Amino acid sequence: MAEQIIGVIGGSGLYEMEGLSDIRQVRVETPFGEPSDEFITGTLDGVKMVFLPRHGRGHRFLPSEVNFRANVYGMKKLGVSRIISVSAVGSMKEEIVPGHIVIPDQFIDRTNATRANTFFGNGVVAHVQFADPVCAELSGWLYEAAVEAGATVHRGGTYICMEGPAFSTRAESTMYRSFGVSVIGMTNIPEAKLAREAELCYGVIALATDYDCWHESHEDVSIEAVLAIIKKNVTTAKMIIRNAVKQIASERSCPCASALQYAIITDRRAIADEAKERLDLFIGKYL
Ligand SMILES: CSC[C@H]1O[C@H](OP(=O)(O)O)[C@H](O)[C@@H]1O
Ligand SMILES: Nc1ncnc2[nH]cnc12
Repeated sequence: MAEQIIGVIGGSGLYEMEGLSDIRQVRVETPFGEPSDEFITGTLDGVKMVFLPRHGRGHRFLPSEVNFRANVYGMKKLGVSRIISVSAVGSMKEEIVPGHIVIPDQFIDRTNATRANTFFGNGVVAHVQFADPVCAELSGWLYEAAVEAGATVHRGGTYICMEGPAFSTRAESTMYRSFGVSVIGMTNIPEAKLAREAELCYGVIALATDYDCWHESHEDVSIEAVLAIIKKNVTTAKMIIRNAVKQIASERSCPCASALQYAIITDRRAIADEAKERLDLFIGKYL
């Protein structure tokens, strides 16, 4: 039985993971360029972990600049099978109060296609299923872990992913609310798509930091307010990860592990050696 390794991608305000032992800093080379930073490997209560700050240490990359492909590729290369994303989000519903946790189960993509969100192309075509964009099993563990941590947590909900970096206009915010979404952020869509293509489970701990700009009796979102809420709640986020890691089964019985099995449409004989090499980590077992 292969030992499981859990990946954590830390978002705004979460640039390191405390409590790891046997820590190493690992630089990973990928065919898709440079990841956001060096990966931190270690163990948390006996479970192997890999941590990466999404925007780099020092928060150097815009959401549109993050090399999501290199980040997810690096996780896969280091043997990760499940990714926990920690993300700051704006609340789009009255009942999701800043400080609450949401475990989203759906996404709407409002990014504008400048971000590379597939490993495929350049000679290999694949279409993975994405109807259920997060791993239900992993999300269930995250929910239980958040309850155990004493957080107020909302199970399920739609995360709308905007391009940014400017926050939404009031008209956009009102329109998104009319879609019925729960939270808004700028990062999770490319990550979730790439994780699915890489056959990795993906689950999100979304930390509501503000009411965006739609709420009449709350201030419009600002970085100052976002960081103040994160600072107050980062310990909860870390506790949720710690609780979840204890529960996560080592074997995977979810469909994420075989997402590519029927997704590659390109005739195997038409795939060039260069493409086989570039995508070997993902498609090698299907060729
Ligand atoms: C710092 S507020 C906007 C910023 O925060 C969120 O990032 P992440 O998902 O990495 O926590 C949001 O998506 C924006 O990138
Ligand atoms: N209101 C908001 N819009 C987009 N991303 C966010 N991240 C945190 N709050 C946000």
